[in-house]
Amino acid sequence: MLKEEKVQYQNTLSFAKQADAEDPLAHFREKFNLPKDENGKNLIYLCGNSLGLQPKKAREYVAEELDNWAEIAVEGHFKAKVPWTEYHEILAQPMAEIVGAKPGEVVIMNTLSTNLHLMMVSFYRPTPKRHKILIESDAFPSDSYAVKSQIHERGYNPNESLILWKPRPGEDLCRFEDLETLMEQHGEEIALVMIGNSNYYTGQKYPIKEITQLGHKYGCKVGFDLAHGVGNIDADLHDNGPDFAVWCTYKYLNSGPGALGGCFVHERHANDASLPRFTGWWGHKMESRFNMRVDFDPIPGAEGWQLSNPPILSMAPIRASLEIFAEAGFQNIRAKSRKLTGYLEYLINEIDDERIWILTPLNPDERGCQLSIQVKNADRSMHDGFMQAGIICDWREPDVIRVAPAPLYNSFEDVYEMAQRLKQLLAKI
Ligand SMILES: Cc1ncc(COP(=O)(O)O)c(C=O)c1O
Ligand SMILES: Nc1ccccc1C(=O)C[C@H](N)C(=O)O
Repeated sequence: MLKEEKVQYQNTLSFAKQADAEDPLAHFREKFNLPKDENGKNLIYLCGNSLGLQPKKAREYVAEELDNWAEIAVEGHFKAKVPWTEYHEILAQPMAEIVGAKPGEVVIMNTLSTNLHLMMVSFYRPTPKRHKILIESDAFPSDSYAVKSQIHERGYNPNESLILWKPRPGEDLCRFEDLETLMEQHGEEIALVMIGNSNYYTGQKYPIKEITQLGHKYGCKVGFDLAHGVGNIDADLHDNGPDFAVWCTYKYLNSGPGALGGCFVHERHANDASLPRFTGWWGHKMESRFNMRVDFDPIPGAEGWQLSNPPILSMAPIRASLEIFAEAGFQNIRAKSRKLTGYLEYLINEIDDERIWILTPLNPDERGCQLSIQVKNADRSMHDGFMQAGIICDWREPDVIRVAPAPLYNSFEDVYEMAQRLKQLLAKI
């Protein structure tokens, strides 16, 4: 039943259980700690779009570094099993696989908003003729604050220099043809196109390749915030060619609250010494980093944007998470995700209630795993109802439930149960 791309779904528990029995990735659920209620019963966790679950190995890897610190202290930088000076390097390869990049194009460092600022220092170079930034209208607030502050800091006015790509009146999703029109009108004035992908609210995935080509056609730099994309959509960053991308690792990458972020700088910028950047000693070439009294000589590629020596205790859970991704294979994860979210979509449509509709695109190529369900006349109490029923999903004002079945630890049965609870809660409002 699961081997076909066109799955014939059924609205029964037995179908869901059978789909789980045939799911080649089902056993990966065992590698995570599932949250439990006060009676020790597993909760149904559909909130990986906010915070992914803890890989069981995370504790072991964090403990390994605590032991190193206790036992060999400063020697850990060079003599730990994974020397601390090289720790970020063992993360780069598997991370690059997930975002479709070359290892030299990816680095794990800082946090998302910080990395976005660092990238804008390098790739937002406003001039009087070309000083605008284009973002999607309902960008995540942090992205919007970051771009506005950058515009302001460079001496321009966000009211004049920020262009919003909006859905048409009465529509929820942004259309690519409207982006083309905006670029025709303003392309020569735009310094940077910066898009959050997929959108945190609607779950809409935007076409990275097409947006990049469009931006580059008009001479703009193009960057993506993959907070909701990394580990969830095929980003193919190298081939698709954006100038940079940034992301966090605490959502689909299951690396813990506030975990370090990731950053992609396309290979074409790897050795561009003319590119301005904020610098710190960890971006300096390893061979001479400890010579101390030398001028800054950046490591080619994304690593050259590092500032500080990284927090090893925060990197350890990322190591645990990326091992799981490498073992499962990202394409297998995507294949399951399409089926799992497709099943959720099918079950929601089966409810057949005019008060709910799915904001997220119905085409699986235009979304990741999240479905955003708009509920007419509902308020936060609906979300509370889910929590009381043992289902963890999230609510975004004014009226949207976001549900994200994560293919590494969610089952078809989880999705089936979620739809049953939704039906019951709708009966009460
Ligand atoms: C799209 C997007 N951008 C930015 C952020 C903020 O990230 P951070 O707090 O890690 O800087 C988030 C999530 O919190 C997000 O979803
Ligand atoms: N990191 C967090 C800390 C506290 C509360 C929420 C978050 C989120 O990540 C929210 C998420 N970015 C969202 O798309 O809503």
